[in-house]
Order: sequence, then C-alpha cells, then structure tokens
Amino acid sequence: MNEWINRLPKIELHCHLDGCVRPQTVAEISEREGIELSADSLDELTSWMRVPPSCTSLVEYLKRFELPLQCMQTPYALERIARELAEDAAYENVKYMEVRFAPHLHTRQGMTAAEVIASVGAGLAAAEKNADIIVRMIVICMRHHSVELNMEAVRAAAQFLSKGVVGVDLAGDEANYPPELHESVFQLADELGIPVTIHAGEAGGANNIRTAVERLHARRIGHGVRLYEDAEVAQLLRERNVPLEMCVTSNVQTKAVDSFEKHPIRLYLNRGIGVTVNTDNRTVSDTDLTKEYNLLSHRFQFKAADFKKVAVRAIEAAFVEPELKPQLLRKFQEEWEKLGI
Ligand SMILES: O=c1[nH]cnc2c1ncn2[C@H]1C[C@H](O)[C@@H](CO)O1
Ligand SMILES: [Zn+2]
Repeated sequence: MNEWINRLPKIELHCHLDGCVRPQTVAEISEREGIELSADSLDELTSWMRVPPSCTSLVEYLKRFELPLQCMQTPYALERIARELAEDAAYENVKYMEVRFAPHLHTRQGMTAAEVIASVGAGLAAAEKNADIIVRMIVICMRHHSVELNMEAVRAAAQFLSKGVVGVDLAGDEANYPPELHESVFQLADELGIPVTIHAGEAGGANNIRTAVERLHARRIGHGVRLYEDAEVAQLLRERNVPLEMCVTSNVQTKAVDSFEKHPIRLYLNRGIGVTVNTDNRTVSDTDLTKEYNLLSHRFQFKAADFKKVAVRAIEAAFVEPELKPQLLRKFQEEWEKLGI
C-alpha cells in the first residue's frame, strides 16, 4: 500500500447503498427488528454478504443483495446505513460521492418511494454535518421492474431534485433485460430535467451503450466495460463527452472481463475515453476506493497524473449543482499541493 494513495483526495460517482452495508450493522438491525438471518456469527454473515471467488456472472453477483435488503426496510435502517456509508467514504478522504439505490427495493414493509428517499437523504445529511464530504443521491430503476413502477421511481426522484437527488439510473440483470425496454422511463426523466446514467456494456454488449446514449439520454455510462467491441460507439462517447463509471474489482467478479489483466481501463484512458474510478459495492465486492486506487497503481501503472486526470473528469461529470464544482476542484488542488503532486 502506498501512503500517498491513501491520502489522495477522492471522488466516487458509482456506489450502491445496498451493496455497501457494514455486516455489523446488518447484525444489529436484524437483532433490533427481529429478522431471522441464516448466519451464526459475524464472520459467516460477512461471507454471505460478499461475492464468492467462484462467481461466474452478474446474475450470481446480484444474489448477494438479498440479505442486506432484508435489513433495509425501515426509516431507521436506511438513515443509519446511509450515514455510515458516507462516514466510511469520508474516512478514506472521499470529498464528493453519489450514492445510488432503488426505492422500490425498500417498500416491503410499506414505506413509499418518497419515504425511502427522505430516509436515505437524512442519513447522508447527518454525515455531511460531521465530516468533510458532500453526498448526493441517484435513484435507480430496476431492469426487472415494470415500466410503470420505474416511472413512479422517476417521479419520486423528481420530487427530490435540488433536495439531494441529482440523477436516475437503470440497474440489474442486463443480459436478460435490454435497455430499450425502459426507453419511455428515461424519456420521462429527460422531460422532468433529471440527469441520467445507465448501467450498460457490463453483462451486455457495446450496443447497449449506444442505446443508453442515443435512446435513454444517458450522460454517463455505468461500467461500459465492453466498449472495446465497437469503435463507432467509442467515437460516439468521445463526441458526446460521455464518461464511464468504471469499477474494476466488480467487473472481474461479475465476469464482465475474465481477469484484471484484460480490464480495458488503461486502454480507455489512453484512447481519450472519459474514465472515472468507483467501487460499485464496497461490501459485496470487498473493496473500497483506496483499494481500487492501489489496484490501479499496482496493476495498471496509474501515476499521480492519472489519478488527477480521473478526479478532474469525475468532477466534470458529477451531477452535483454546477456552482459547487469550482470549490470542489479547488479543494482537490489544495490537497494535491499538500501531497506535492
Ligand atoms: O454492477 C451492477 N450491475 C447491475 N446491477 C447492480 C450492480 N450492482 C448492484 N446492482 C443492483 C443490485 C442492487 O440491489 C440494485 C440497487 O442498488 O442494483
Ligand atoms: Zn453498479
């Protein structure tokens, strides 16, 4: 581990709330709310919440969210989990973060989508008070949910625009639910003035990236690993200045790529594709942003200049209020100066 990497100012645009729950917190919430878990110890619980090394697909990866979701059905749980995630990020010097979640995965005990968003927002605001971090929310539409339900999620997101929500996303099983199924959902988002990011090119081909940009109004792409399949789509991203939210560890676990060696992040950076660095799911993927940065340093020869480049690109691509960006950039520059880079 390089000490200077730990101290780098960091920014994260792609992080799922339900993939980042502390196992200890799941244990405490299950106890408090009388939820039966099939784990006998914290170690066993932790291993249930992490993807196993044998994982062969995104579908298998997605099964790891069921356990934490059981404990994310009340305002108390959501507020606490959101606050803890922002605190964990602040601890590793993350200065700005977008946390994403699907409101309709948290309505099993009767909460409405708006109540879910308000609870997460309260937790994030509490963390902002105590730590040097700005956090915003992205509302996720799930691929396997109906168009009607996803439209409801988008309308709920619209109610919270300029109250913490800064964008909407499409996530879940890409191989079985192509992006065009939800074209009308993101048409609505666009009409309501909500910025869009779409998971694409992870368990599906480069064509899904094109669809996300041309038909679903995506301003950013979640992962986009398989962009290398189509040079025309790569050109489209360069022309429209659409960056990728890359999550290297997660991409190897879901088999979006076979191995770290084959991950295209360095290639994309060299070829002028906008690249940002993210965790996806801290608990499920057993990672954090510091680990991802160290991975990039050791396996992909990322130097200080590369880390600065991806941070600047992420600040540009962030959905945060534009007036906050100059001060965010200044903060990064001050920290880089302190590090002598
Ligand atoms: O990397 C991912 N690709 C597609 N869907 C994902 C990924 N990580 C998490 N999800 C899903 C599972 C979660 O339950 C949901 C909401 O965060 O989003
Ligand atoms: Zn994701």
